[in-house]
Amino acid sequence: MAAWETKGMAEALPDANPPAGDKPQSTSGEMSHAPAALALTADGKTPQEVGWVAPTAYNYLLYNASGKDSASHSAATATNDDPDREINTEATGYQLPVTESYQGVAQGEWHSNAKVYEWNDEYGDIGPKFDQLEKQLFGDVNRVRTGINFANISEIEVIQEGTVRIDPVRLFDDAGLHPAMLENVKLAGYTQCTPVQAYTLPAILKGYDIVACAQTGSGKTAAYLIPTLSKLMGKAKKLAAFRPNPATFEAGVSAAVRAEPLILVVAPSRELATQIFDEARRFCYRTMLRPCVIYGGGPTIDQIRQLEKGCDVLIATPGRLCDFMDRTHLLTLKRLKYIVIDEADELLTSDWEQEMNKIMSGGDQEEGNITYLLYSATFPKTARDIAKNHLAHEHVRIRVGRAGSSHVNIKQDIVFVESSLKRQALLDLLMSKPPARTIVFVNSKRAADEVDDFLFNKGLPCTSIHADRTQREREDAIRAFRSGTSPILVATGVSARGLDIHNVMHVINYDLPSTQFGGIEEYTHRIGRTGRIGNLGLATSFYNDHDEDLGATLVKTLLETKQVIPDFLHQYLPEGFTAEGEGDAAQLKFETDSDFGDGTEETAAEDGGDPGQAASGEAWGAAEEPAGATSDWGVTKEPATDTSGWGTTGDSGAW
Ligand SMILES: Nc1ncnc2c1ncn2[C@@H]1O[C@H](COP(=O)(O)OP(=O)(O)OP(=O)(O)O)[C@@H](O)[C@H]1O
Repeated sequence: MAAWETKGMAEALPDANPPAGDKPQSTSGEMSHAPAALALTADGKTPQEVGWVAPTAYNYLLYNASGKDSASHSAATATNDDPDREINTEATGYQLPVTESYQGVAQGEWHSNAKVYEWNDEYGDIGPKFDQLEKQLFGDVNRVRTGINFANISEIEVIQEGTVRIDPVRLFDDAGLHPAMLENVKLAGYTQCTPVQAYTLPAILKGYDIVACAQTGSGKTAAYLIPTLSKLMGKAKKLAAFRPNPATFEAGVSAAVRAEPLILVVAPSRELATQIFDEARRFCYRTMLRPCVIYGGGPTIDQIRQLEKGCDVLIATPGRLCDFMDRTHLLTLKRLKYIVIDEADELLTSDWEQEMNKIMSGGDQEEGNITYLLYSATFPKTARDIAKNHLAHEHVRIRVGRAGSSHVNIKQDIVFVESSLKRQALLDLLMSKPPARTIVFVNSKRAADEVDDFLFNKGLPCTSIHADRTQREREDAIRAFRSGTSPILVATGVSARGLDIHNVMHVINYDLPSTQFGGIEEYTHRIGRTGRIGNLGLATSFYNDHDEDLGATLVKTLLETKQVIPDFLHQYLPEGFTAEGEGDAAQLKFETDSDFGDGTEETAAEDGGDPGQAASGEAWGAAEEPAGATSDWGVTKEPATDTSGWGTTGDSGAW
């Protein structure tokens, strides 16, 4: 068997769509004799014969040209009844092929122009339904649906830290949501809250600042969007700034307004910002709350056109936001009620210090009026230290599982592959398994281009994304991957954070993220692109001597979810653990544990939930006070001293 050959992968891809006929054979060893052109399996099958769709070439010249006059794509006059918007070719003189669409955004369109519900001042409390728009927002077959292990994500221990305790809510029906929001939650297909939602929903509705750390794919976006939007829905008419009536608005003719959002969501990547915007478009449906997204690389003029129609929920990447904050005639933060920092640990680092400083406290917002909500799947100490400066003294800290832990629904394989053999190993891996949506992570832009070219020339349907690509290319690549036209995406870490894409069955770390590329936190975020919201997934990582700095933490991460430890990593096995992954996971010591507790933490299993229920794998979430609990749930508790490193003394201001 070749060094890179893995075991048990086919079983880990239960939802993959295997080609008709026999399962493809492993091709290790034989591939070097294959013709230079197409990849072939051991029995001579091409990628298409084993079931991969044919690769689609991307016309860089054509699509990049389309970015030159992006204003022509403006949706300034779109209404709720429009059929799928056509690209306006008159102004530019070229015809864009509109092939793939995701939630109503076709290739060739900017995501910032995606259709939102256009409120008419004549509507009552809740606007009428619009079938076309509803179908686009909620009906897309490519949206992520809960998987067979949804119950698993509800079994994870929830720890409350800090000064405040919250009674969790189990069902959205019981959460006291605005009727329009409840309808939208139902249209989205959500009934049961995930743990992070169960705690932070009531906490936000009660008005607390929040720090929440929960595993990848556990519904953090909805955990902050649903309660913030719901809370504002009843008061929108009073709180929201004046805006022109969309029913009569004409771009360039009607008076434009300055955007005065009530909610600001900051996300570190453009891809994540547009994805959050999609979620906001869904949850704002049939209400007057108007979401907008601004991000670098996209056409500023289009984004301005959207803002000047009014904006209540602004989703933004930091750079573009700071840029717009300087243009006070376009945007003011003075009405802000909520600032949400998604992927907070990424944004609360020195890399973003200048921008985040300005956003958190340097705008014209009234600091005392703002609720801060910080969410992430990982939370190293440096980020926690910075976060504490912005939180009110009485805030809610929720941790679902260990901060930075990976999910049991993800099978993690580590295979030894020398650097010079990685391409071949990748090809063999892709050809030997049932075709499935796959993300291949590399550590450099150059590697992304090279691996993409290599796979494409071998007949595999791939696309790639990295920071040197134009925004047009980035949006098209994600759309092609989402729609399945290019089910293999080669990516650098830029796109790791937060991407939520239907049915990603396999994540391959072609390069492991060594410390300089984000280390184990980056690993957790990358593999978390699969196994989301109760679905199963597989993560395969190529390891060699260059990755030794990751060895020890990687082994602990694997042991935490009882993964098999390959022999070349046995040297890192802590005492008391076997190579089969057996051992007491509670004994594993991680850096992120070290200062998390402050002596006031309580776990749902111990105090708030029902341990028996959780252990038996049934649906979790104690909506009622558990029998026998002596708890002070819902009661504010002051710790005598704060030893956590989080701090509870919330001195406001810049870090
Ligand atoms: N209560 C729920 N029931 C069913 N599906 C849900 C629920 N909450 C969220 N989802 C879906 O789960 C998926 C993952 O959610 P989301 O992207 O918010 O995860 P996340 O925790 O932010 O992940 P990451 O840390 O990777 O950013 C989304 O497709 C979302 O629509």
